Amino acid sequence: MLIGITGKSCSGKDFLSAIFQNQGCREINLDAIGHMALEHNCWEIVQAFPELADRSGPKNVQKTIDRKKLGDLVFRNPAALHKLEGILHPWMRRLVLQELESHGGTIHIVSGERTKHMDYHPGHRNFILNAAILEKLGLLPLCDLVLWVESPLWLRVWRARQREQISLLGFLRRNRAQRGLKVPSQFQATVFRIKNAKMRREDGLVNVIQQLRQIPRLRCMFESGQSS
Ligand SMILES: CC(C)(COP(=O)(O)OP(=O)(O)OC[C@H]1O[C@@H](n2cnc3c(N)ncnc32)[C@H](O)[C@@H]1O)[C@@H](O)C(=O)NCCC(=O)NCCS
Ligand SMILES: Nc1ncnc2c1ncn2[C@@H]1O[C@H](COP(=O)(O)OP(=O)(O)OP(=O)(O)O)[C@@H](O)[C@H]1O
Repeated sequence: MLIGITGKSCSGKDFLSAIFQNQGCREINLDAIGHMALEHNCWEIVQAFPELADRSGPKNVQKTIDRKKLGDLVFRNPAALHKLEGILHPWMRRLVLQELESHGGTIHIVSGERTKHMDYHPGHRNFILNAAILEKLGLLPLCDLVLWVESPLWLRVWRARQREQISLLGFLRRNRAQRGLKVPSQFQATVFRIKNAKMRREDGLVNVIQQLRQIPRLRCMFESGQSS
């Protein structure tokens, strides 16, 4: 089974994914793949965003991208984010599909669109696809089940500031860049909303696992009541 986990920044996707990994699932993390994509497409990105170029001159071609600087640039400018995504997303999507296929998944292509039906051989592990932009990347149809994680804005701000010392304005800019993210309306029967609104980790775990147990296809994974 392929389980998609999606939602806005600091809603708790990684938190939820860790619960599944603790049950033996394997994670494909799109944030991490995005960082790999930046390294692989470094030259093209420096060309597309001359603002990132090293002031010491064009001969010193950067081997890595300053992600904070790039994030600051694209989260305040939708056109710049669109340009970045145009470079990275095809590469990221390809990598995810290769990864799934290398683990026994068969992706059926129907009228030019990659669609549902990941066939795994018996005994194969369950997979987690952890991505804020699951829908935007066109990966939603591959998932057997999608979990939309949600938390109130104030709590997401608080978590972000605890996690990465981001400024309030910086987080609000990132949040604005994610305003198009919403509970996927496609494939409604397989999309479930998970509320992750507790402040304390222990309370959050109990509460989230309770909600996961209500989902028929996940019940057996969580019925014994273990937590991470
Ligand atoms: C903008 C970049 C340079 C910022 O890097 P940085 O290390 O500072 O932040 P990080 O990658 O941890 O992301 C921070 C938050 O922004 C969100 N985010 C990142 N890219 C996007 C995007 N294209 N659209 C919406 N949200 C995004 C992430 O999901 C996360 O919640 C980097 O995120 C990037 O290259 N993004 C484009 C690739 C992408 O779409 N990745 C998201 C995969 S879910
Ligand atoms: N229920 C919870 N209780 C306590 N802490 C939590 C809870 N959920 C998430 N957190 C913490 O909040 C922070 C953000 O959560 P997490 O990294 O899971 O969000 P995310 O949706 O993956 O964010 P991003 O998309 O920005 O990477 C983390 O430090 C995480 O440990």
